[in-house]
Amino acid sequence: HVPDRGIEELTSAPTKRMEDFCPNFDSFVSVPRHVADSDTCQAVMFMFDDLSLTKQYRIHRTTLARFVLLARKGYRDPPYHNWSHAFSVAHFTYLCLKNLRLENYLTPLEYFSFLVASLCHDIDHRGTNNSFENSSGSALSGLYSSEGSVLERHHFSQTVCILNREGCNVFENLSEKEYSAVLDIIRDIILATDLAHHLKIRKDIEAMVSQKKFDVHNQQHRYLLLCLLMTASDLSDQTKVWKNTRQVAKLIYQEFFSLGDKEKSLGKQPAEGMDRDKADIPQLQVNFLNIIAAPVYKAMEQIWPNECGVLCKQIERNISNWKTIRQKLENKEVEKTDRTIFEE
Ligand SMILES: COc1ccc(Cl)c(-c2nnc3c(C)nc4ccc(C(=O)NCC(C)C)cc4n23)c1
Ligand SMILES: [Mg+2]
Ligand SMILES: [Zn+2]
Repeated sequence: HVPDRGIEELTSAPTKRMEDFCPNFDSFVSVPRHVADSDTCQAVMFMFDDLSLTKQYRIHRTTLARFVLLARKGYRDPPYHNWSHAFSVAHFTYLCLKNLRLENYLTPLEYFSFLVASLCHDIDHRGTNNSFENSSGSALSGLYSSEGSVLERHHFSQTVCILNREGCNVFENLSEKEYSAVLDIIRDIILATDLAHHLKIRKDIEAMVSQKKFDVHNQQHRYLLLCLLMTASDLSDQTKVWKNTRQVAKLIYQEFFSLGDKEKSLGKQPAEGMDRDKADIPQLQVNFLNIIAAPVYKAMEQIWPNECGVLCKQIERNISNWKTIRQKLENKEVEKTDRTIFEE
């Protein structure tokens, strides 16, 4: 049951101006994790309004409020894969929709689905990963392991459940045909958040963006673009100021090391990146940012050189900061403890 107090507050609250949420709210330099937790649901409703989605799809205020509150309620509270992550991912998607003029690259239904999928893309995440779900023979792996992307299929199924709830369906004014198209788009987008999937298609993405060949009438091109932008949103904490990047890494490794501890307690040897006794965090982060994150924003820069340059520059700064920390640890200037890695 959606907390009624929440709906009352959300629908009757005086709409805040965007600067009230955080400075430069609609610019890539803004940091969504600086938005007060108590303002995040209102900020999400503001994004739908600001992109004219509420008007265009005649979304009833209470329907939008219920949907946002249920999405929020669907998240658990692991260190990283929680509502704060979902909000910051949805915010980056909002920034792309607005600043990259995505109405010129996507169909109207893809444009609308992208924001909804971003908000819901990690619903009911347990702070695990697909290899743990599969190796532990969890209920989710029982359901989905034959198709792969176990967690992502669960996130999608949870999203459909929310949309099927009475008075929560933001797509309620679409035709049957449009609604089924939207579910297919949301499914593709959420399945694309499996990093293994991104690693499979990134050569195709780079081929498409390098020859400046993006063709808006080509369904495969629009699909690859949506996958690229969804991964960009999922990793977008890495394009923000260093303090945010460092704090997020701290949360990610808290989640990874708890999972590693759990694997050890089950008599399994965790991967090095999940093992608190082995992980060299600065080195792991230099690798992740260089090999996986930076190429995502470089691909975007090829399509939108003016708007996305700032993202690539910030990632480079963050990589160099991790290299400096790594150097200090190697020179034994500092002890390798959380304090030295994650504090000033
Ligand atoms: C897009 O889907 C996801 C899912 C889960 C996570 Cl945590 C992330 C994610 N978001 N930010 C980060 C940062 C800063 N570092 C990371 C370091 C390693 C890995 C990881 O999963 N490595 C194993 C894989 C390469 C086989 C993920 C990292 N990550 C993204
Ligand atoms: Mg995910
Ligand atoms: Zn995510």
